[in-house]
Amino acid sequence: MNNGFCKDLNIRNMSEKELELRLNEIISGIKKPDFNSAKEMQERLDGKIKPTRSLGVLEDIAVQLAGIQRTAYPEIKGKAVLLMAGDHGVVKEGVSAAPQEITAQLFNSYLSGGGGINVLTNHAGADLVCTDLGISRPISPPELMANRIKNGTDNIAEGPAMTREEALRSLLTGAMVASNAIESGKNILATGEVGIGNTTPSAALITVFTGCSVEEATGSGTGLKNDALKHKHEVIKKAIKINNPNPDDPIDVLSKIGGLEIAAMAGAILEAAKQKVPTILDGIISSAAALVAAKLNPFSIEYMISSHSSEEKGELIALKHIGIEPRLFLNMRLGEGTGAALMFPMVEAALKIADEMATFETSGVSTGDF
Ligand SMILES: O=C(O)c1ccc[n+]([C@@H]2O[C@H](COP(=O)([O-])O)[C@@H](O)[C@H]2O)c1
Ligand SMILES: Cc1cc2nc[nH]c2cc1C
Repeated sequence: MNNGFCKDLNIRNMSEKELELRLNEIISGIKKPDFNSAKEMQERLDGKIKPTRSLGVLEDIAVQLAGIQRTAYPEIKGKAVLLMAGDHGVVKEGVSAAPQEITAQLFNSYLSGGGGINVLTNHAGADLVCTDLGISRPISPPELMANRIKNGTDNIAEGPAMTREEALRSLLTGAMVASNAIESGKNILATGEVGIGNTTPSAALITVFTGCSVEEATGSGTGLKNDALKHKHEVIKKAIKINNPNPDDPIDVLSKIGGLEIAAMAGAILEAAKQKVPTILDGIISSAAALVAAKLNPFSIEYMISSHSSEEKGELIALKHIGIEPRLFLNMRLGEGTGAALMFPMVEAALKIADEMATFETSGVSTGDF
């Protein structure tokens, strides 16, 4: 375990204009993956003793990694889940089955190693980096709050979640966390989060960015039922109506109806893509962040690897809109990055196939029309 307070890139002291410029540098630094390396990887895989494309998604992942790392011989050197935490003013409206104080309590549990995400990152041999972007109450020691932008978002049913400047600061803080992880040797990242209420802004973002209905994007989160779920729909509709975000300006949408931890995950995805590092997505909140990243630069999509299909149905709509499919069907809806962590071994397996499986040429197995 690790925590996300890290090398200060002076994000705190930057003006809105400087933040916007810095974000634009990241966005414009994202290049398309290398087609030739991807093609060469597919040729390597086609030489293995198997019917063509019979390893399905494993082949897709190996090919994707080759394009991203710009070599037909990609390697995984270090893995980390970047867990971003933030609270949500909209919980006042009764949109979550859980009370707000749980966010801080869960964050402490991850720091002491007891969360589901601790178990699954340990299982995968990955690091966990926890960053407080906006928990609503103090956490200890105080250094852990060094990256906090504010004590939770404002209530989106009454006005914007945050200012544009706060959204930019959150995005760049996420980018900084990703950059530090990469500098410390990680070359595959995953997004994770905690934040009571965060399925509400996620559903709002998915509604606005994809054009689906609020009902389609919204699920029961931590466990809302019947009338409470209908009330959540009404709150999200109200939030979209009163904030009237401009879908052509992703930062406007993010700042008005998003979340601090959602912004940080989007920033991490973009920075990783700029540095030619893939990011594994988790559930609905990660997918909402991925939509923000995709709207800011569609090339970033090629650096995203999906993991599980969350029980929170808006995730599928977000992923479909981006053009990627979930790979694991486990009926999960915990968040934290737990589904993403389970994808690390799959990615490693894909590269092992490329490196260790015998070829028709060397094994004595005859080739044929298969
Ligand atoms: O990842 C998911 O798809 C997911 C689905 C439902 C709930 N969650 C987690 O539950 C919290 C949000 O649920 P809620 O009902 O408070 O909006 C937050 O801490 C998420 O990590 C996560
Ligand atoms: C309520 C609750 C919400 C969560 N979100 C992520 N992990 C969680 C664990 C609990 C217990």
